[in-house]
Amino acid sequence: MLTTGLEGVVATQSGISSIMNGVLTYRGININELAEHASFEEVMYLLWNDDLPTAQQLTELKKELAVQGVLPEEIISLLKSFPKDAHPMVILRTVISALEMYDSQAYDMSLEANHRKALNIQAKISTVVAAIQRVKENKNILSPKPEFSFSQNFLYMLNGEEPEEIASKSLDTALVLHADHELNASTFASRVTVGTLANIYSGIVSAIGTLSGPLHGGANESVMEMLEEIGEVENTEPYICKALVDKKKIMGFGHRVYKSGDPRAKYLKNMAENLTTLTGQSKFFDISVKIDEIITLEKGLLPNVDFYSATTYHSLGINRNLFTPIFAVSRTSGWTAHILEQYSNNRLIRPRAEYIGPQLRHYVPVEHR
Ligand SMILES: CC(=O)SCCNC(=O)CCNC(=O)[C@H](O)C(C)(C)COP(=O)(O)OP(=O)(O)OC[C@H]1O[C@@H](n2cnc3c(N)ncnc32)[C@H](O)[C@@H]1OP(=O)(O)O
Ligand SMILES: O=C([O-])CC(=O)C(=O)O
Repeated sequence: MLTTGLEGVVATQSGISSIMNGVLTYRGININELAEHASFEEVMYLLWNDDLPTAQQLTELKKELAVQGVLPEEIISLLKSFPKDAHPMVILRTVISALEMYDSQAYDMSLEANHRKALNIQAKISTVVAAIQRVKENKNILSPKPEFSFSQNFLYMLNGEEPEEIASKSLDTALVLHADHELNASTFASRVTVGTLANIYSGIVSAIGTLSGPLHGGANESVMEMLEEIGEVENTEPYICKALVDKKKIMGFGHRVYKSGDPRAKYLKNMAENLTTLTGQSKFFDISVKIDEIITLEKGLLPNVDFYSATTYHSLGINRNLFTPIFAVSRTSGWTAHILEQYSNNRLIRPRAEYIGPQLRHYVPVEHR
């Protein structure tokens, strides 16, 4: 029987991440262990190589990320040429597409070249997202420092100063939590794209476009918009009740696969709470908790990964239109792992559609229409 939105359809086999009985694992390791102990660099290595790195492999990976994180001059000029009000996701999609033209191995489809490109894109996407904000603020574009971790570097390249430990640690955990998620819409899009043997850049561009929608990664920005619209805790109940009466979806709630809660949400809620307590600005966290209570009670829906990531990023001083690009920075590790897996055992992805349109019609010349 046809299910809308391919709900419940198993479309491929994968050894990267799994969601079984509400438990999320990356390469067989429970997300709870990774969120509590792993760095984002360890997670990207795990996703690409099916194992955690040794100390030496980790050191080499960090070094390579910093080297490859430097943007070509042509890309910096391109970044400066965009309209200042363009959305960062649009700029990001365009810049990742352009990067292909400055990669001499873009069309080398060997396993080694594709692994190298995965690392290269992962390194550069962080610099690009930080640079998008810097260009908007007429500030110089910064490159990663070899002595910093990936998340320290992102915040450094964004703000121009060494981040506080709590900030880089929180971002690191958020990156770990967003890194991969089985056959979500953007990952599926990337696998369909590279299933034609299009190259890895095309796969990532498809994925970024797919992530941007508010039913997927774009929800984190929409959550922040909603929190800002609500403005004060006492406005929460009337705002949410009206939205429910108007049959509006409340961003950051519900999930296609998790029906008893997203295992990532509790970490983001804790981080949001800790960060807002530290900054002394708990208003948006308090509104979030109130929304959470109402939606759970009224709809039986639970927060997904996007809900508390909004207050987490906001407390880190990040503009809301960078929330989804940051999701893309993290998910690049998962997208590229899936792309490598797709190439390793590729068959064109081409399902069928059940035709429900009119039949047996005839062409009518334009003068008779
Ligand atoms: C990283 C991520 O992509 S996580 C998801 C991020 N997206 C969001 O947070 C957007 C808000 N949530 C949603 O739109 C949905 O829950 C999705 C897209 C995540 C999952 O969608 P689906 O599995 O297709 O569920 P669907 O949209 O069909 O919803 C089923 C029912 O629950 C309701 N529902 C689902 N989510 C919500 C919500 N957030 N607010 C209000 N009602 C909701 C729907 O209106 C529908 O009700 P109905 O049967 O009376 O028409
Ligand atoms: O799996 C999904 O459908 C959406 C999601 O939570 C993710 O991509 O992290």
